[in-house]
Amino acid sequence: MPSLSDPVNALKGVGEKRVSALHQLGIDTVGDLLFYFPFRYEDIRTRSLAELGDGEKVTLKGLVIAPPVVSRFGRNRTRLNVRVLVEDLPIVVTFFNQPWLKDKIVENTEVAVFGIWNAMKHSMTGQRLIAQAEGGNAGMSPIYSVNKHIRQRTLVDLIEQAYKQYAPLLTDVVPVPLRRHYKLEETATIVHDMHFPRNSEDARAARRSAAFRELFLFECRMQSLRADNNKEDAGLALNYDLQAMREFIKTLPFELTNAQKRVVNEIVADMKRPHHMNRLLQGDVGSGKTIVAVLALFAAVTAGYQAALMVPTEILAEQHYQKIAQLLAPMHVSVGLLTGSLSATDRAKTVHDIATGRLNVIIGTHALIQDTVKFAKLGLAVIDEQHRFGVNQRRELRRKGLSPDVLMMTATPIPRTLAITTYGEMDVSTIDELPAGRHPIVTEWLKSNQTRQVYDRLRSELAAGAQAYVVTPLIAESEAIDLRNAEDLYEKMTKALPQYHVALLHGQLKNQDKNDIMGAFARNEVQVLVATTVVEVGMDVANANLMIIFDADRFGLSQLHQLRGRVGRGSRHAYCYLIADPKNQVAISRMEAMVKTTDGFVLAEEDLKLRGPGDVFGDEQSGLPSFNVADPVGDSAMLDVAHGEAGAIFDTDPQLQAPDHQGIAQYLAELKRRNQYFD
Ligand SMILES: Nc1ncnc2c1ncn2[C@@H]1O[C@H](COP(=O)(O)OP(=O)(O)OP(=O)(O)O)[C@@H](O)[C@H]1O
Repeated sequence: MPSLSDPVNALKGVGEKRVSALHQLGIDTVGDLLFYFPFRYEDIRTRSLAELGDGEKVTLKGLVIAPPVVSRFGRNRTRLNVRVLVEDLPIVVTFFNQPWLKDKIVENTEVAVFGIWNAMKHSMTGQRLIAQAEGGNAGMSPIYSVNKHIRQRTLVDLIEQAYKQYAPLLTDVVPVPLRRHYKLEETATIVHDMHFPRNSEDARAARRSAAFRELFLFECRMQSLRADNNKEDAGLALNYDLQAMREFIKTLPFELTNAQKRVVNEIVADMKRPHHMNRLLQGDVGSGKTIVAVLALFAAVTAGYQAALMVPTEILAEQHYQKIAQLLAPMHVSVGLLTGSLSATDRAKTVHDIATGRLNVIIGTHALIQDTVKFAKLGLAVIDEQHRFGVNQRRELRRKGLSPDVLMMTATPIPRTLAITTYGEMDVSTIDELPAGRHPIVTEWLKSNQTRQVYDRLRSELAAGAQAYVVTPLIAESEAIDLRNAEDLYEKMTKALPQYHVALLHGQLKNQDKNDIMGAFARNEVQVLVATTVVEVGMDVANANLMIIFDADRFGLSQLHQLRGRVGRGSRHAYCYLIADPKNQVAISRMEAMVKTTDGFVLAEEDLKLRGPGDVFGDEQSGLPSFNVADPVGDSAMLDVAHGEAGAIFDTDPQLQAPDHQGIAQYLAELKRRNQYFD
């Protein structure tokens, strides 16, 4: 029995090569193919000669008045000429390097040709023949993204073939009441009109329904993942010791902010429940997430479990380790560090201590999720800067233990719309308050010929006993040039400030050297730290109050905000100077946004507007889902609706038993069958 999950080679003309070409486009089944939608359409309505301008792309229709002639030229190149009578005017159409078209063009029949019109010569450079079914005055030709192993035409043919045979099998997933309420098309109509629209209105309507369908299915998957997490028997109930927590809090060097207290309560209450915790902790730079994480780690330990903290870099692991070991020392918690650069003996010992349970808290990089590492009793995994970890790595860590509770931390504030799409399956705790006594960071944007006042400020702050970061960007294409930039700047600073210690920190240093330099800066043995972006994550030196960023227009907004967040972490007045001569409007807007606000959530929204969602986190590991049709930013209103409606369905019918919800149930089952449920 045919089914939409049939592999693509169920179609005629699909052999091994095409299977792999299609696979590269993400198409494995006939269903995938039918839902592989064009990203735009070309207007191929036939037009009359009178209205054509020179060089326009058009479709002309006419009678073939002489047999086509193919001639060769150059090496392996061909030219096909054919004379066509269009509105009583004989014109010559030339196709380059498509000799096979000869058989498709027959004298005394009608053809429709899409190409570029040459008004002077009354001729056309043909790009393709429009099949009569698709052509006539129907007008819209879909354009698909393809790769070099498969041509547009082939894809169109396959889609037509698939549509003819399989269209009756297309079923609906968006429940009827929703479809009615939001005036959405049925799946069969969506698929038809996306591929074969009669006009642009059809195409637009189909796109709207297709986008909703896609967002709705995504939200359903999030709801379902969430429901799985919430199953009573899926997780651990960590019965933490409240008294011990209170004692620990008394030892802290500061009073927790109200926001910190609130999120700690949310987190430990969640840990205590027997379901699987899957929670995101977000807060602006410097809002004090680390201590919240430490309290969660400690809570797990008081419940008799081990707890792990996984961070993206060795430097950060080291820093956290120092700090956390110190904080937990009075509570007699043993803390260990596991990174890739441990010596074999140290590593073996640490791995052993993790396996026997001698270590209560383990801090590390992704060395933590290697196969050789076995935890005695892992109850909680905290993952810092989680967008740098792929989804799979997160799951890997989860599998390490008895399905430990998971707390993710991110310092990149996520605008609400994106939080819904990316972390839809998680609960979110937000620290929305900075510790008391912080002054807003004064931010100024200066042109590169205005640096005098920056140096004046640098001198006066250093004289007052403060420290400074000086950052120059890393431009990935050329590490050598980057390094030279940083070295030049370092020399300049050293000369300009002979009475202070200046140090240079860059990515090519050995980890040990980086650590030493950071340590020296933290102890105020170094006053000026010239650095490439290595300082971006995690540096926490309260005495540093000046951040100078050269070529600031090279950085994205969230990076600039991260960098600026390195200062203003203590009670000194802090300053951030952005030195940049931006050339384009987007870069100018970024500088202006930085000057205008220090609120990371506001900046994140701004960033999204300026750059689009893929760029906010900078790389493909952003963890952001990619949609085929929908655009989480442009369609954010629709996303909100899809989120609400999917939530309502899972609230009222978590088992998806209602007849209207069978489409969703089948969709989820199919994802699980194909192992695509999680990622
Ligand atoms: N309640 C508080 N009162 C005073 N200082 C605090 C408080 N909580 C945290 N701090 C201090 O504020 C600084 C920033 O805290 P922390 O490093 O946890 O921030 P963060 O949220 O992780 O920031 P980032 O993401 O920028 O690294 C640290 O020096 C920390 O000791």
